[in-house]
Amino acid sequence: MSSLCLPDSLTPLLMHVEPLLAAADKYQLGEQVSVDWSESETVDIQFEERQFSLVFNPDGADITGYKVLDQWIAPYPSVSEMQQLVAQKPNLIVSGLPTEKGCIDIWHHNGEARAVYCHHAGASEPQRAMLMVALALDFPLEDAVTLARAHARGYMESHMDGYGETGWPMSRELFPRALTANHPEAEDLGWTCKEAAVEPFAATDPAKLALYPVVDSAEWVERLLDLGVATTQLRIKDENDSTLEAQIKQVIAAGKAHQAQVYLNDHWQLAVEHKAYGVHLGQEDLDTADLVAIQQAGLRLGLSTHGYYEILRAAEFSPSYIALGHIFPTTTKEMPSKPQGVNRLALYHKLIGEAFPTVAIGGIDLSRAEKVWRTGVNGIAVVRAVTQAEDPKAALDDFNQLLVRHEPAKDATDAE
Ligand SMILES: Cc1ncc(COP(=O)(O)OP(=O)(O)O)c(N)n1
Ligand SMILES: Cc1nc(C(=O)O)sc1CCOP(=O)(O)O
Ligand SMILES: [Mg+2]
Repeated sequence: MSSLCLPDSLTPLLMHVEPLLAAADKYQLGEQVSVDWSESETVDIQFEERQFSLVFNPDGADITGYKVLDQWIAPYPSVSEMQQLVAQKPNLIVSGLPTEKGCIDIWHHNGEARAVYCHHAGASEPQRAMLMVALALDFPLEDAVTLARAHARGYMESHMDGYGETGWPMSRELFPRALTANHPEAEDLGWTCKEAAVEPFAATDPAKLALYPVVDSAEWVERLLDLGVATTQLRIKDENDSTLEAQIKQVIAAGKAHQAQVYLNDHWQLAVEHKAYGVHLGQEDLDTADLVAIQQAGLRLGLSTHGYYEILRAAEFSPSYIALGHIFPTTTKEMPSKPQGVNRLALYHKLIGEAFPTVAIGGIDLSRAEKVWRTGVNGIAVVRAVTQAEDPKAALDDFNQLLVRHEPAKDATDAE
């Protein structure tokens, strides 16, 4: 349970806040949020163990909490000026800054500025309402900003032609694009990117994804391939493992012999050198890995994501699949983010649609697999459910029985 306390001046936003909370409730996107009134001029968001505030366009005085600038008077500041400012100010959110062809939202992330960009800003009150609601539902800031823009656009569309989304934004067209080097307007906008632009990655076979065990030795990879697994990943986290390169060569050869999709986690240089089938990288790796070298070598690329913004950012690199995690609590890895749950997973899968194959990961065992599979994801990645199974072969058989796509029942009139 959390509470969202609004100052009197924001009372008109209630007509936007309440339908959004109802939609979040309907799709079970988070804990319940109660709406209250704030004594101060700030929006106060309170969870059991912490609280923070939000203030729109404060004049001068330093406040604790997020400071949102969303009212702009020409001449507008430049994008590069705002990028630098936000990089220095962790609590500053630049919202809907007008640009020549559209608008940009900028926020702070680990010492730098991140942004989403789109051509039509949408309506400002729904945008503010979604920002507050998403934060009160405990979405991370980058997802709250992204959702706010999508909702502002959906609201505007629905009011222009009577269609569109007044509820929770779902369709890809409403969402802004993450601003990366792959965006054709990044340079003209004056946005500085650390990464290089990259062409789309080679395709992976989604039909071979269904069960995707992630294991920590070449011995495990070979054992799984012998048991008929079609996609697997070697994930060795010990940088000092003296057998690393030998194991990598072993799994690449085994994968080729079995015509299987064997991904390597992290070690993209060795993957390129030894011509692996594919590489799996996390979000932080995107800042350092040479994606162009991986793409030009013809390797497939899987990317980890943990929410709306990371999905939009991953999509910009046109990877071979997008992993969505972590769905349930896991003990395999310490996670900085919260478990997403199946309902958010379903929305993420819908957002990605047919654009890229999707893989769900994190805390998935046989008892949870069916619910996850029903969201429509193309693959389910598991560590413990296979490596800690008493009988791994039986575990694979059980998963394989479950992870089958049934064709929709044919109407009798289709028969002839
Ligand atoms: C299929 C799949 N999804 C996600 C991950 C996690 O990758 P990453 O974020 O790089 O974290 P580490 O695995 O390196 O700890 C994965 N490995 N596979
Ligand atoms: C390696 C990994 N990456 C995750 C992510 O969310 O990015 S979750 C995860 C561990 C998954 O292990 P298990 O199936 O044992 O819960
Ligand atoms: Mg990794």
